[in-house]
Amino acid sequence: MKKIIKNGRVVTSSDTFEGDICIEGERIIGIGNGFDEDHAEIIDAKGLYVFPGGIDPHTHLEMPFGGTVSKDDFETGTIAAAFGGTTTVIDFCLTEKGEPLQKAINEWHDKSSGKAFIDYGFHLMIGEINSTVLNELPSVISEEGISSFKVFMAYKNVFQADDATLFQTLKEAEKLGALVMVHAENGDVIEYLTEKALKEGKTDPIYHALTRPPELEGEATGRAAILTEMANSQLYVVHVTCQEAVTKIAEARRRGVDIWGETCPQYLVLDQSYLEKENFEGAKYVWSPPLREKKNLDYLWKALQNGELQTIGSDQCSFDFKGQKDLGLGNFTKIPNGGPIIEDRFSILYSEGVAKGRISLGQFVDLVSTRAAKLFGLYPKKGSIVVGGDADLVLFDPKIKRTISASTHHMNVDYNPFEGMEVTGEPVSVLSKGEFVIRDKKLVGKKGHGTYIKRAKYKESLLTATASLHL
Ligand SMILES: NC(=O)NCCC(=O)O
Ligand SMILES: [Zn+2]
Ligand SMILES: [Zn+2]
Repeated sequence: MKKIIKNGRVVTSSDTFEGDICIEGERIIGIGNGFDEDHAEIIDAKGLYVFPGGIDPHTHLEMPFGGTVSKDDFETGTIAAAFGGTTTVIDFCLTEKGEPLQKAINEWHDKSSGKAFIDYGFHLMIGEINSTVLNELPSVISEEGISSFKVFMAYKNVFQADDATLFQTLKEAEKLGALVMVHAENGDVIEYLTEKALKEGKTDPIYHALTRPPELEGEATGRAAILTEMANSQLYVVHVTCQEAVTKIAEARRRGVDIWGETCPQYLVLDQSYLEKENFEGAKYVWSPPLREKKNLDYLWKALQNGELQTIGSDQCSFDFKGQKDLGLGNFTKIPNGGPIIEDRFSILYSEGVAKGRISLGQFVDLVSTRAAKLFGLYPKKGSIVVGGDADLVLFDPKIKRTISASTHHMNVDYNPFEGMEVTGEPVSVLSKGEFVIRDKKLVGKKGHGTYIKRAKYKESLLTATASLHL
């Protein structure tokens, strides 16, 4: 049945207007007004914004990590994402050295197929480069539609790859049309600093931050930018946290390097002092790179305002405080790294960004949806409101005031890092491919409605601006 969303204030990254949206099946078939309402379901969006569905380019659902597995899987994680206004996630498929890439991809299909409530794709981790990997990469793009490769520069002896691997991955990505993503911290020096801290009896959560200083994020970011320049390739730096890293990205962009930067809500609203909370509560805020000193929060907001950072990922990687985070009681290096962010990404950016006058409505949509769609081969199918695009839409009430809490969130974990935070605005209904997933703040979607999305190559996904042209 046709649906018409009427009287809403439609907001895209470039336009804001009063208008109606006509939906047939999974697609938007009309934007404007005066649509024939016969045999149509009318949805009144009066007083609401109609946003494109959020796209979260950075999730770790049901991820084996730190001797345990992240608590939200493709069912609970995508339900929580939908409640929070996100209609597409791109999850990191972790590969194992010596194993075929396809083995990992199949494992990720097995853990997601038939479980998701919203659409999803995969990034592929590259831990080594050898003839086997090189032979597989073309079909990873052409058959699996995976157009982004992740290289970890940290987590020594776990995920970390060496610089030669990063450089070869960049060169292959340029040939194949893939975007390389990095976790940019100097993993070797971090390893040294963590071992030294433990020897000195420094075991509390705060030492997670003190052994991963911003200088080591800035150094790795700068190194990755230079390797990208040498390889004439393209780079996306995930979870940027500090001035040291932003300046390296901005300098490279000014040199014309095709480099993009992502930050996450936790780095915009929480600071390093949270890691000093009593009774091991600081463990709730242990993720990498770590929370930074307060001055970085304003610096990151300025980078979003001036275009030096272009996207917002959640870095969803949730662990219970009791039973998982407490694996690191007495030894901070055993605290599983990550937090439950997927549900609050969209609302925190609206509330702390738009409602507090830091960013415009258009910048907000670009940050939480459109830019990620363009960089990761989803645009214009997703990431905007266009005729022919998927009817992935968020009906958002900007007047609602609420308090974030684990007692009301939908993530499958026993705490929320933003507990008690007052936010303005809330998604009230969310559609994925023309079907309600959330309606009047109730889950009405179906398990398995979300399907795997094959993504276009980098730069083939329409209008991907080169770094030097668009801030
Ligand atoms: N961020 C974090 O601490 N955990 C998830 C894996 C990663 O992104 O480094
Ligand atoms: Zn990371
Ligand atoms: Zn991550």
